[in-house]
Amino acid sequence: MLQVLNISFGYSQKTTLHHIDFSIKKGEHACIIGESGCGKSTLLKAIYGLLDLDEGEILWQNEKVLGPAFNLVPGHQKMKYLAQEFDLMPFTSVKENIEKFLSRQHQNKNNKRTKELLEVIDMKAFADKKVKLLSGGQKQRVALAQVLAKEPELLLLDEPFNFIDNFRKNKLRRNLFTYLKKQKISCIFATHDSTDMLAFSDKTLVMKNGKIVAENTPEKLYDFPPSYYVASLFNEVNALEAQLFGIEKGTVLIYPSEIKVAKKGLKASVKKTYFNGNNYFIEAILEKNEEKILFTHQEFISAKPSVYLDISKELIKKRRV
Ligand SMILES: Nc1ncnc2c1ncn2[C@@H]1O[C@H](COP(=O)(O)OP(=O)(O)OP(=O)(O)O)[C@@H](O)[C@H]1O
Repeated sequence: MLQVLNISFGYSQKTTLHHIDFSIKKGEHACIIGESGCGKSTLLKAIYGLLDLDEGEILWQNEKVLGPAFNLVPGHQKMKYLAQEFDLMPFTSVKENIEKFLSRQHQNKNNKRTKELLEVIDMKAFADKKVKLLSGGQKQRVALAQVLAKEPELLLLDEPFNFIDNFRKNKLRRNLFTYLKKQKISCIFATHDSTDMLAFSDKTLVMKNGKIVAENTPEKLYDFPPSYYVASLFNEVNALEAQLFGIEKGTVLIYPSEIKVAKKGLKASVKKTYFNGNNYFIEAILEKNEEKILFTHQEFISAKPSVYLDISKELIKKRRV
């Protein structure tokens, strides 16, 4: 349904997107993740038709998406794009801000749709409140309802939860992605936050310096990260010398939660222990190569000469890069 075919784009001389190639099926949710400045927003803008590409093409239902040089009205009709900055009508109510974006239809149907969207963004209680009186996170939720109002076939969201606190974010993400699946709306969203990607994307595109460096389901990327960069997007990760495990070359990527304190294993001295809620996060130094190692443990460990750390053989085998 959406095909991004080997596209490249630069704002000036410098190329920002390099030979990007992927596709999205109807109802599929894809996440674009990567460090700041890697080109996530630029890719979303290109898909929406806001940029004239230097190379390649984008097809929506097998028809070419035209850039501004060939299209007077910016943005593809069947898509909706929510940028990082959003523009609401401050002096009207939340309800009116949403209704303005509904297609002209029967008043009863409009009322039902507005109610449904207020539920998705969890703002029923704020329906009559003026937008200028809302917090940044509440405004972001109204902006989300606006892009949903027009029933797009493809939704493009740029950091859609960045103003929303963690408490509300969890519920909002569940509501939003359940609604999108129910309506079979495809979605591509850009984020820095791995928790957005883990639970809510069918596939993840990892970007670095304008290129897609990995593409897979979040589970596969977490379990078999192809590089330190990919693993580090999920969590802090140890890049351990393969030689520590008797392997001649390479690095082994191990998440702190995968290391167990045991009776034997890699000898390390604990430097610092941080309380982490349901466990402790511990920094230690490996005796063998004097490198830092991070692990989690159920109990507090005081700084002391040595603990033994065990990492399973299967993990070592599958995490070698
Ligand atoms: N309008 C523009 N003109 C010139 N350069 C731009 C423009 N917009 C973005 N860039 C540059 O293109 C590169 C990619 O920017 P982009 O906003 O796509 O990255 P991003 O991954 O979305 O970053 P962030 O996560 O910080 O939003 C950056 O080097 C940025 O400075």
